[in-house]
Amino acid sequence: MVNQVTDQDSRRDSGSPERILRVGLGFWDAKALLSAVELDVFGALAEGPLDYEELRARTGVHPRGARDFFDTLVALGLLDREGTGRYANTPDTARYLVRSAPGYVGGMLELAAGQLYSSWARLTEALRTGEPQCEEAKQSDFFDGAYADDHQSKTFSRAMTGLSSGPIARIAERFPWSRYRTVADIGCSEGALLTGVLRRHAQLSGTGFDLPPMRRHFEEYVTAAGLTDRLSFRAGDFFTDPLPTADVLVFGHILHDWDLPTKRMLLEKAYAALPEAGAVVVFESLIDDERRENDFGLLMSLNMLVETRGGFDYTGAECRGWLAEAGFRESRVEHLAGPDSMVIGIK
Ligand SMILES: C[S@@+](CC[C@H](N)C(=O)[O-])C[C@H]1O[C@@H](n2cnc3c(N)ncnc32)[C@H](O)[C@@H]1O
Repeated sequence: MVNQVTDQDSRRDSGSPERILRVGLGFWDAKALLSAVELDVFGALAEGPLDYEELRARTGVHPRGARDFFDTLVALGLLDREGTGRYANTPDTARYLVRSAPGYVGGMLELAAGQLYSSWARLTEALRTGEPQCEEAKQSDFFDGAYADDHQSKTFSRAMTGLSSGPIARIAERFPWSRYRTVADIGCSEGALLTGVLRRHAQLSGTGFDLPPMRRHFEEYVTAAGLTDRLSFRAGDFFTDPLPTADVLVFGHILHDWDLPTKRMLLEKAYAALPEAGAVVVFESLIDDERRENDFGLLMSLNMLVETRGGFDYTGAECRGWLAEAGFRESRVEHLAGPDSMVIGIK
């Protein structure tokens, strides 16, 4: 705790304007990376290093900005440049930002480049009005808009897989799965959580519950993972349908999309769907109880402000309170990875 206080003091009072300017112009770094994802710079380098002209030709970047753009990525630690002047992926960008790589997390950055960046440009307006700034949420339910066509729903589901891959590995490892036989993931997207958990725990079978447009993406993903015999998809709407029954129900990045009455309604439905001693697992970038450390969780909540009509992120203590109100007899919070934590509730 002492170190955190010291860290915060030095962040506030460094004696130089450097940090203030770095945060204020942070969108420069972000946009350089998002454009690199849009132009598939990392994919162009997937087969090996390229010289400047080859990389420029592959990515279609105009000569006026090309050298500065590629060298900015070098300076940001997102590309390497060899002594010969050829550009190459770093080990991290080769692993996480090449679309064909199994560890690809760029789906979230594709979503950021195509949608979040422009919503965030109107954050001030959202703060003044409380209104979302993304077209989808303005017109109707966010997910109706986000799933208007197959390409958009695929981009969104890949984004979710990218965002959730770290916490999923920890949930598969740390939750006491050996006590249970069935699991249902509510708002499962393409099925990254279920495949991650079932790969490690052979006694489990699972159901992915999501809106109908997700069926195709789920079935493709689960087939590629070789788990079709233990995993199935149930199309449904958690506002109007009961939740599937299972020993464990998971809500990953679901509750933060919605307002408080909906959060409570979903936990009540989960309680009704679980057997006695069944468990609910809620995971998100939970805000720390003091609301001063998890900047990612707090920024995620602002992301919900610009992207949804009533969504907001919350602390572990708040979630435990809602679980108790829904009837869960015990609950606990466990940190997962980076900004993510899970809340476990037992019926
Ligand atoms: C933010 S994503 C989270 C995906 C995944 N659980 C994860 O953590 O990566 C929210 C998911 O909820 C699903 N969803 C939204 N509204 C829904 C509804 N009314 N009924 C069922 N699923 C819904 C979306 O399709 C999407 O897959």
